[in-house]
Amino acid sequence: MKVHIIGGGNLGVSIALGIAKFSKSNQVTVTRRNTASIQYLSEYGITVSSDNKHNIQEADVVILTIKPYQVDIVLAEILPVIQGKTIASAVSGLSLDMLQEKTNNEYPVIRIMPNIAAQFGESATCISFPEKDREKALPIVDLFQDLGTAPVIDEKLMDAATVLGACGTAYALRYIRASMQAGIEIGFDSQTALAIAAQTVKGAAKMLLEEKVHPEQLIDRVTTPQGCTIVGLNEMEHNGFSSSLIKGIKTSLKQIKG
Ligand SMILES: NC(=O)C1=CN([C@@H]2O[C@H](COP(=O)(O)OP(=O)(O)OC[C@H]3O[C@@H](n4cnc5c(N)ncnc54)[C@H](OP(=O)(O)O)[C@@H]3O)[C@@H](O)[C@H]2O)C=CC1
Ligand SMILES: O=C(O)[C@@H]1CCC=N1
Repeated sequence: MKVHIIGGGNLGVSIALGIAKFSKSNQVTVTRRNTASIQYLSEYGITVSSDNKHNIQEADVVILTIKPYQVDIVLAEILPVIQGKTIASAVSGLSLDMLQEKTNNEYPVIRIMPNIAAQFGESATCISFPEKDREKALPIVDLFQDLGTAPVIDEKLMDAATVLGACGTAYALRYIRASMQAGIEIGFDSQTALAIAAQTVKGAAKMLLEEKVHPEQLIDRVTTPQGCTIVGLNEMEHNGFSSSLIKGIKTSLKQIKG
């Protein structure tokens, strides 16, 4: 498949690198206006251009990884030269209805919500599409399965998926940073604290994904009665650990919904 990514910023580059590394049969072009910082992508076989229309007529899918306010400008530029091509949008808050309206209902449209771990083949990419575009959408689902997981979800949940699956990367990293800060306070140098905290999160996530159990079942295996884990966990909960995460996630969702 030939993939044309418009918006070579944080997300666009992650997807491009993910495809280059984990879905090698596909060819990728990435565009942005100032390409100096992404020229290195050519070392991975990725074509880089400041012209959004470069190679676009050969593309099988055009992926939009631009900010919401850049969509109209980019569509005005590319629509005249991509008749009938599939458009996959990772733009947060842009519904399929809005995208169809902006593209005059003339293009197959797909909504994708990856995260920046696509670069490491570990994105949780939620996808939705109108039933009429299923045939065009399935190869895109396959593509994102190469970059991690790619569940097809009801479009009503795409904003929620943005928060849980895309913003979630930042929340998880903040947990790791806080653990690292604590690790330094209790005696580790920062690099060792980071390495231990990150591997511990990776191990916890791997157990959950492989055993397919509720987190509390694994927590039960760690919390020795009268031990040090349960007192720490309870102290965190007294200080609003779960509650602050839930509130933060709901605040992020409100921001998307406007
Ligand atoms: N970052 C993330 O983790 C995630 C982001 N998203 C969504 O992806 C979109 C992009 O986010 P993010 O990557 O963080 O943002 P960035 O600002 O990092 O990337 C946007 C890119 O678009 C480029 N751009 C702007 N205007 C144009 C144009 N007219 N033609 C071509 N390229 C253009 C910019 O480069 P230049 O100025 O050089 O043109 C910039 O590199 C947003 O809608 C966001 O909500 C979704 C999920 C995760
Ligand atoms: O912060 C944002 O708005 C984007 C959308 C999801 C992740 N980053």
